[in-house]
Amino acid sequence: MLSGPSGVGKSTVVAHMRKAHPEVWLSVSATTRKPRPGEQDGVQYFFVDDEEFDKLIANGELLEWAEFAGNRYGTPRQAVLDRLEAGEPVLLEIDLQGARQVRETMPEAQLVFLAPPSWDELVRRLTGRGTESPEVIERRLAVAKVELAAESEFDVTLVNTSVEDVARELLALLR
Ligand SMILES: Nc1ncnc2c1ncn2[C@@H]1O[C@H](COP(=O)(O)OP(=O)(O)OP(=O)(O)O)[C@@H](O)[C@H]1O
Ligand SMILES: Nc1nc2c(ncn2[C@@H]2O[C@H](COP(=O)(O)O)[C@@H](O)[C@H]2O)c(=O)[nH]1
Repeated sequence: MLSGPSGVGKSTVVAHMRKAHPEVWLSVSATTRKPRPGEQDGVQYFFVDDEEFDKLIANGELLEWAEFAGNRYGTPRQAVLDRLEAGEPVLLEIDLQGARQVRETMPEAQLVFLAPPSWDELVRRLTGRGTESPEVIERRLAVAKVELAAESEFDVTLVNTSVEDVARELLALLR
């Protein structure tokens, strides 16, 4: 399970790793967030409205879910269980609240925290991505402070200085 503050580079590292190792399975979450330019339904996320998300919760279809900076995100349960049953490694990219829930329900899961080289670099990356308004960036940075303070709850910390290095380290942890 990979967590870390918004903008630290989780998706970038995972995409880099999966480009070289497409066999690594990544759970596709459901979210009420609107797609960013270039994001496709069923690829980065299953984009759903509030009503659909309510149904996923009510039907017990989510392994975990959380509200993050104004939107809801959740991990579809069945796809994860299918992979685990087949003995395949499972990679979740989720926030701190979700990681805490999975730790409770699946204590054997390995929790990896992706940390930025510095606070200023995190701000630079989140701002430089150019996908969020200044208000949303402020909101995400406020959450980032809470997430950074929880680093000790994780089994391993990787510092995202080099995408290549972290992708290699993450792959080694999955294997
Ligand atoms: N090691 C790195 N050095 C410099 N820039 C990086 C590095 N890793 C990622 N980035 C850049 O930082 C920005 C944020 O990366 P990314 O979207 O992968 O973050 P994230 O952790 O998945 O964020 P979120 O939780 O908001 O989805 C992107 O513009 C990406 O290109
Ligand atoms: N608890 C969960 N958190 C999730 C899930 N999918 C993604 N996320 C986390 O949400 C934030 C914001 O993501 P963004 O794509 O809007 O930038 C980030 O920390 C993700 O890791 C999930 O299924 N459950």
